[in-house]
Amino acid sequence: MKESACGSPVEPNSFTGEDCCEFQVHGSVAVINALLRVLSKQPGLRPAHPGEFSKRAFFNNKLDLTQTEALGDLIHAETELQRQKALGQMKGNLKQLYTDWRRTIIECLASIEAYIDFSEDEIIEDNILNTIRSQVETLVNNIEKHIELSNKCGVRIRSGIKSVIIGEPNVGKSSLMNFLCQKETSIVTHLPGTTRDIIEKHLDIGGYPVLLLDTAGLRNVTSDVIESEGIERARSHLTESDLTLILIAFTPEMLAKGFESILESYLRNVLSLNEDIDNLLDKTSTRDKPPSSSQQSLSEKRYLIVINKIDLATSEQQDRLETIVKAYGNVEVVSCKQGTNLNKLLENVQEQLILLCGSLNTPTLSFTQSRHGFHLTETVRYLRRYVALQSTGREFDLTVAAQQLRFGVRELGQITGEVRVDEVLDVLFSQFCIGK
Ligand SMILES: Nc1nc2c(ncn2[C@@H]2O[C@H](COP(=O)(O)OP(=O)(O)OP(=O)(O)O)[C@@H](O)[C@H]2O)c(=O)[nH]1
Ligand SMILES: [Mg+2]
Repeated sequence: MKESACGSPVEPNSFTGEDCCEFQVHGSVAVINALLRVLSKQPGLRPAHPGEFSKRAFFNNKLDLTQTEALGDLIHAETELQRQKALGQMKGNLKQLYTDWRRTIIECLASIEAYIDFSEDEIIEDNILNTIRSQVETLVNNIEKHIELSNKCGVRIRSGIKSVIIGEPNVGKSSLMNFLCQKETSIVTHLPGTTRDIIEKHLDIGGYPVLLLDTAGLRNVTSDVIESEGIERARSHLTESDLTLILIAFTPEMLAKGFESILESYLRNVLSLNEDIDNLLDKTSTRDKPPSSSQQSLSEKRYLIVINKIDLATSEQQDRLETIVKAYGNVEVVSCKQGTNLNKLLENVQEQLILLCGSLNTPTLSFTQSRHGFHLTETVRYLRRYVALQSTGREFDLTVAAQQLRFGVRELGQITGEVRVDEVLDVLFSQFCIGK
């Protein structure tokens, strides 16, 4: 096998990096079985283990661990965003980032070695230790931002953006659920308190993976034990919701008493939401400008307020309400019963998803595996320890401090597989199906 300048093999150019032979046969079960029967009689031939091809590719330096994990994500991708994210990672975008960070620490270590060996000969610049410290601090900052972004976005992309529909009983939550699912997922009746348990559905909304939850209507007083358990569950899911769809039915008081004051009292008294209404209402209407795709400005949580049953308003009331809500980027006026403005609502849901996860065209550079988060957090811990030791003053032991950087290098290497940990490899490759 030939090797490239950096030591990685360039031939054979197969997926595994090994010589291989491929059979293209007719697809009938009988033909395939006959072929397998013949092959299994050949000495030294056996069926591949689960993940064996990927494992061989990894050991032949065709893939690093982040790329192998991306291959697993690609196999399981259900939405366009998941597919694009996995493809980017397979092409090595995370590998490059972590390799660059690792190299920065190794360079700092090399400078420390030089300082220890030559500082007395005064051929080393005086401020070299300060330069190293500021490089390490910058790295800590970058890794922390990456962890924060990934916690917000990467994990959402992998497991689905959690979107909870909440509101009083009978406002039309299940009707909205059924519209978004495009099927009769939840039971709808005229009786308040129809939905009691959580109804969950995985959806692909415009390429974004969404876990949509219909909940029991929230009310403060109920003598029904089952309903009050449902309300408890709804409230507990609400705390974990990324995109909350707050449903409220149209009432003429919205116009008479003012939309914001009615909404505020609904949030406080019915939903017991402690969110400040000024934070919750998006007054920089997203309709006027394209949503931001900047990676740093991704939201923690989003709210979309849906005023339902607008068919019960007169046309004059409808016009007035629609004029009022134009000032807000996250309020929609709809009728689930008559289908009014539901497509507009769907567009707004997609805008909220972009604000949560970034745009489809520029997927964020974030990790989706909690394993990466663990090693990156450990890396930050060691780098911070280095900075703390150096900050203690002139007496600090540079050899001990440098050891922290070495630990940091090791942690980063565990993400890409530079430092091979057999347990991690076994778990990883066993998740692939036979022969992948
Ligand atoms: N007029 C009108 N009625 C609607 C609209 N949307 C839903 N409804 C009706 O309102 C009633 C309650 O609808 P659901 O979707 O079950 O309401 P819900 O919020 O899920 O109710 P609970 O599960 O009891 O909390 C049903 O009779 C629906 O047909 C609407 O836009 N206009
Ligand atoms: Mg319901």
